[in-house]
Amino acid sequence: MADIQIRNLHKTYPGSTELATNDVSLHVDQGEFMVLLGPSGCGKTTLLRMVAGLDLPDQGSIHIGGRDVTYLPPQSRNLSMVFQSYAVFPHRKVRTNIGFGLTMKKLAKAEVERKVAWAADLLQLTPYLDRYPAQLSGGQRQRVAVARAIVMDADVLLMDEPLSNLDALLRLDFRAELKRIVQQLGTTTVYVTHDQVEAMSLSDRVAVMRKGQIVQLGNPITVYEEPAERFVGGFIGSPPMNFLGAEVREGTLRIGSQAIAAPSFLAEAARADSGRAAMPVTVGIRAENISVADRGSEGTLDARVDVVEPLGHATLLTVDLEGQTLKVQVPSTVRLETGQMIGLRPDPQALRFFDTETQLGLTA
Ligand SMILES: Nc1ncnc2c1ncn2[C@@H]1O[C@H](COP(=O)(O)OP(=O)(O)OP(=O)(O)O)[C@@H](O)[C@H]1O
Repeated sequence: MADIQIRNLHKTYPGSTELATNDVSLHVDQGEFMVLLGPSGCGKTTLLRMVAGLDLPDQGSIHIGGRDVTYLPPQSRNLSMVFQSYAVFPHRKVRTNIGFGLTMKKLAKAEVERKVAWAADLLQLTPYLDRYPAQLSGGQRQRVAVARAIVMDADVLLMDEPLSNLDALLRLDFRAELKRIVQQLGTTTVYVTHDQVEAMSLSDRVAVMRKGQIVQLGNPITVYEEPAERFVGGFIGSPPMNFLGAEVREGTLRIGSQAIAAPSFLAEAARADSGRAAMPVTVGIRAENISVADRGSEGTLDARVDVVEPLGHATLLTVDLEGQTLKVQVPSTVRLETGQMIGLRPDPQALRFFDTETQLGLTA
């Protein structure tokens, strides 16, 4: 086990003018499970490839366990990798596939066999050791790739979308399995995904990336509940956070022609900004933090139900609030009709605020 210290990494690919990573710094603690999360093209894979030694940065440094590995080849970094295409050797049996790296390291045959048996047991592959990859399911093949990585006893495990080739159900199963294994091993892990659910469920901390930069780093619940900027709230969560245009005026939060109480820090900020009668803000609120209440009661906003989607465990509403659309999640016992006018009560504690111009979070 070792920590990873990434400092000020810059990378531009030849022929490109855009920075694939733009001054990225990140410390991954020893034994930590760090997820790099972000939309396609944000630089996650580039960052992982530089940690792996598959790409070199233009500037910056990478230390693993205190050792400067920035320009060392992959095999000198004591790490193992699982990448998207699971790249198991088709003409070799599962046991040979799993033991491949150990055999290359010239470990004694008995030692290779012992470790292969251990990894196969951990990944529930023991019954398949004498099969060829073509005789396995997608999930089993993926497990072979993981087994091959973990037998190496590396300091660091790097994974790039390792579940991307699996169908939804297999993904769910294997996600839990992966979490169990990595917790058991305690290996420092960096895991790339664009799937926010995977990031939430697996990570100790998540680094959310956008356009080559880390825009928020924190434990997944904090990132979900306290997005540092609008982009993060809109990327994480299903449905994503709702955003409403609003104004802070005379201690209230005005949304269209309606008003609810503004939190005191915002009311004060608006008062201090005396040059303007009202301060525009973007309000963020998650679907599950809005309840349906009697129209006209304290703290409620009138809205019209546009779509009712029963999900089984809950019902998802699409509502119209004076021309602004939002999603509301209510218990499945709440019966509502399309076109019905309802009162919405956002939980005041769950309201988030963003600067309308910069899109950055506003906090007390
Ligand atoms: N070999 C390459 N040559 C030129 N540009 C590249 C190369 N690889 C990546 N890029 C560019 O660098 C940027 C970051 O790409 P990267 O693959 O790191 O993103 P990503 O977040 O991993 O995306 P995805 O989720 O789609 O894999 C993108 O703009 C991409 O087009």
